[in-house]
Amino acid sequence: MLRIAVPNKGSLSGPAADMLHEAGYRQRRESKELRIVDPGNEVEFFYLRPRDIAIYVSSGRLDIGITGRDLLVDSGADAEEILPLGFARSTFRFAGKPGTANGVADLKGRTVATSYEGIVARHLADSGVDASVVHLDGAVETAIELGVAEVIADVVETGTSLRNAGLEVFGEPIMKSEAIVIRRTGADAEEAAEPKVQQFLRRLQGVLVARTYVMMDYDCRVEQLEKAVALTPGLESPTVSPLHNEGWVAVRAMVPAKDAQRIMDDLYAIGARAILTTAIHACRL
Ligand SMILES: Nc1ncnc2c1ncn2[C@@H]1O[C@H](COP(=O)(O)OP(=O)(O)OP(=O)(O)O)[C@@H](O)[C@H]1O
Ligand SMILES: O=P(O)(O)OC[C@H]1O[C@H](OP(=O)(O)OP(=O)(O)O)[C@H](O)[C@@H]1O
Ligand SMILES: [Mg+2]
Repeated sequence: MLRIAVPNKGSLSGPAADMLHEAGYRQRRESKELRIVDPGNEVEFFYLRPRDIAIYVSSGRLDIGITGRDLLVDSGADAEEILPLGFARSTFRFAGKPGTANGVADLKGRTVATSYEGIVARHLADSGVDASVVHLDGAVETAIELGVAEVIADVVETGTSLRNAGLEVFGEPIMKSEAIVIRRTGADAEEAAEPKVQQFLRRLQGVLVARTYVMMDYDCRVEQLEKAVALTPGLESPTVSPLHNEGWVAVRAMVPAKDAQRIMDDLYAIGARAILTTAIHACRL
């Protein structure tokens, strides 16, 4: 049975459960459930604090886990990223009252509050800056107003939390994060779990593709085929089938969902007709 760690709370937990459900896995019904077995897929899910997931996975007791890239780096655990999942996207940044600092070099001798002590301490050390780090569990934006620190380092998505606290980011982003699948560093590809791990990854990749691509079908004249195919190259190569009407072909290709309307306009302009797009519910590439 494949043993997988899934976030039980916070920004990662809802989207992770949605993705696993879309990939055909059974998910818990109650937020209090801490583990469930999906016997049909021979998988057991452990619902753990996002911060702890890299530690469990690096211990080898769990085969893989879903966590945030920033949480993995912060933990310093012996685990590696094997698949980015495209949700819980954020940047990790320094912030302070306007005019506090322009970059990491200005932080010498100052105090930085953060929930991500590992990332911040390493970044300061790599930058050769000697500053103090105060660990707080969350809501770090308030630390400046309350005089616990002059600077914070925190997750920023929309920037609303910073604005509400009268703070501004400064310096280069320290890192970019998103949800990721992790496994133990150097996990042996010969391990018994390997085929199941690969199957799990293919399922999640299938969900990512189904979310970002649509299927496009259209008819076009043979003389326009090369131009049309240039607009819809597909992932490998489009399917082209003859039509009963001589001189016409039907084309089928996957296209990025965000470009679908523009591609339909461009196909129409070169004479393609009966242009349809349909959602992809699941796929294996
Ligand atoms: N507002 C946000 N938008 C996008 N991603 C976020 C946001 N807040 C946190 N994250 C990301 O979610 C992951 C999990 O962070 P964390 O466990 O702190 O979740 P949380 O939503 O802050 O919940 P809590 O602090 O209540 O546990 C991290 O990788 C972080 O980058
Ligand atoms: O840029 P924004 O869109 O405002 O998002 C960023 C905020 O979201 C997270 O906080 P969360 O709500 O998880 O609270 P926490 O600080 O207690 O973790 C993060 O720590 C920031 O405070
Ligand atoms: Mg948080």
